[in-house]
Amino acid sequence: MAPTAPIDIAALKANVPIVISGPSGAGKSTILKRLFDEFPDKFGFSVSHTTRQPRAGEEHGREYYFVTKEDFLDLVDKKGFVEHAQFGGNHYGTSIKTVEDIAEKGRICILDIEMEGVKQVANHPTFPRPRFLFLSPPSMAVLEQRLRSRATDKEEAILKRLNQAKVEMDFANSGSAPHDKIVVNDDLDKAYQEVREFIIGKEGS
Ligand SMILES: Nc1ncnc2c1ncn2[C@@H]1O[C@H](COP(=O)(O)OP(=O)(O)OP(=O)(O)O)[C@@H](O)[C@H]1O
Repeated sequence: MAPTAPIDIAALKANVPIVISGPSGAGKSTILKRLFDEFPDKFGFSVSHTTRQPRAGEEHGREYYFVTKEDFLDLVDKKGFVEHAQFGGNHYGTSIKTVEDIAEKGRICILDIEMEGVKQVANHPTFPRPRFLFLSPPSMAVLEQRLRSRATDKEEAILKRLNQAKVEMDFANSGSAPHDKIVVNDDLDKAYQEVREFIIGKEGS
């Protein structure tokens, strides 16, 4: 059994990370971009590890840490991930170290992760509990409309995202989800203010 990596609990308690989740198209990237633009020095976005090959223009340590399957599984063995999963034959995960490094710099780490990852973080045996925020679309109909007008996906991908959205929404409303706050992204300015207040309090306003 590989030794477990130590965790800097003090840093993670001084700067409690934020886990943001919500269906694809709920507006997470839009709201986070605004937040990072408004507070350029306050946050850090956790860079994930992956075993997939880098695409053109992607940089190690920027989009992802590109690692071998062997190194990835070694880190799994050392309990070095807050959450990890396999999609389309590749492994993806958020390492404890990336989250910790951000907290040690005095910044709040933001983790944008999907439902299964949220469950893993919430049930992690050693990682201190972060704060959980769920961003919800006003309705499935509005979500569908936004995914369509974003025009980044083919029909099949949109239908897949909508099916998964239903699962995520059911989980968020089930009572067994760890979310500390649910923000409904109807009016963008209003949703942004709610997210901002959840994350940094009333400071700066
Ligand atoms: N309140 C809003 N009103 C209208 N349109 C919105 C609102 N919030 C976001 N949008 C639009 O909805 C689309 C989806 O938003 P965005 O890409 O931020 O979602 P996401 O949750 O980050 O999705 P993914 O998980 O797929 O990255 C975008 O085209 C965005 O401009």
